[in-house]
Amino acid sequence: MEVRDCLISAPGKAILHGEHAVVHGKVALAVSLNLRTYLKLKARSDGKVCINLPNIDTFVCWELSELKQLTSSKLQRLDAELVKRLRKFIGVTNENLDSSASAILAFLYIYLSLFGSGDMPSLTVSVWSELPTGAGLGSSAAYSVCLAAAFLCATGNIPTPLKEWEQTGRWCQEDLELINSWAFQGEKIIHGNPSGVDNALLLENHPLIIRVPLLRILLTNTKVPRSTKVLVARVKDKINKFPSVMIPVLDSVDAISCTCEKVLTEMTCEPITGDHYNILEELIDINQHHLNVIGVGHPSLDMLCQVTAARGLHSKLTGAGGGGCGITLLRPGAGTMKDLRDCGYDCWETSIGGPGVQQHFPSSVKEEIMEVLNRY
Ligand SMILES: Nc1ncnc2c1ncn2[C@@H]1O[C@H](COP(=O)(O)OP(=O)(O)OP(=O)(O)O)[C@@H](O)[C@H]1O
Ligand SMILES: C[C@@](O)(CCO)CC(=O)[O-]
Ligand SMILES: [Mg+2]
Repeated sequence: MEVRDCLISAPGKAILHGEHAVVHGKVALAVSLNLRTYLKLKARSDGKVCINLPNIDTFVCWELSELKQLTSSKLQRLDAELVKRLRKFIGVTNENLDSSASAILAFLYIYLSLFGSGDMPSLTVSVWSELPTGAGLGSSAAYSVCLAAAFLCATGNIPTPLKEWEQTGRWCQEDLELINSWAFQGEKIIHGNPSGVDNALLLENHPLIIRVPLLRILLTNTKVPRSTKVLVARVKDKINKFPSVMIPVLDSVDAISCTCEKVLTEMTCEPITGDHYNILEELIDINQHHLNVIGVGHPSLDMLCQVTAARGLHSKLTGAGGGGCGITLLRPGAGTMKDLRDCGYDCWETSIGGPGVQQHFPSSVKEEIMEVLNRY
């Protein structure tokens, strides 16, 4: 099968409130970030399928003939049999996969589910991300979204949205929903039991995505590694063990998300006051305590909260917790934080509400990113 070359990007996300609770049906508030994952798909003519993932030091090539033996019919729901065959094929036996195995499994799963029943294309996929991997900023969802969009676009299942006079193109709602449904399959491979909130960010008008005022947010990466899959499973065990204790905590997180959403909406339509910030800060503190109660805190995150509190600022973990990233609300005029860098953390101020998944002409992508992608 002939495929079209394409260049795709998708944003990372920060969860303001509602991580973990959203897996159990509660409200979450997520915003997209101006940090993105980029994927370049290139057709080949030598019967190979190759994947280059320099962020996680993973570079693999297969012969199409090997992959054909693993084929399955076109599916939308996660096919446990195919996952089992793929795990055997890449040689993994334990339940919790490392970064490389999860990324390869998600790639092969989407590739084979989409193409396995027909003519399989020979291609190279290279991915490079500005997001820290496995740190709470939705790197797995951005990766899965890019994979799904690239495969669907390269094979003509969705149109190329690029117009000659535009540098970037976006898909219509119906195409985005198709991308989202395939990206969700990738998230299931990487996360186990995802809520879908992270990949839904590509749908810019999704109900989970709220209109937010221009807020200054500091992102801090504690650099403590953790796995979303393991943390989500840990919370589930705790709920099963102490349902009457844990369910009220999740209900309270739900109420925090709803109250925060109300305040943010007010801030978009009336003058912003110190009182708005006071409420946002108190909600951050309460939620951070709840996240500790449900077992996803970490001493590195406690340190983040202490260091920022000493400057009168309020922080919480974002994403799955257990290390990874935290967010700090910066009031207008608040300086950014040398003290956090002294703890060995990476931090950067970010703007929120970036565009969802896009297709690009190469000239619209930062040179340093194209430089990495063009190495392969
Ligand atoms: N740029 C990338 N290249 C290859 N694989 C990636 C990339 N980014 C993410 N992944 C895959 O996603 C995994 C990280 O997913 P995980 O859900 O644990 O963290 P996250 O998505 O960054 O955080 P959260 O889910 O809390 O927002 C990596 O181990 C890897 O398998
Ligand atoms: C921890 C979690 O709520 C957010 C991860 O970014 C998991 C999910 O929603 O799938
Ligand atoms: Mg993830």
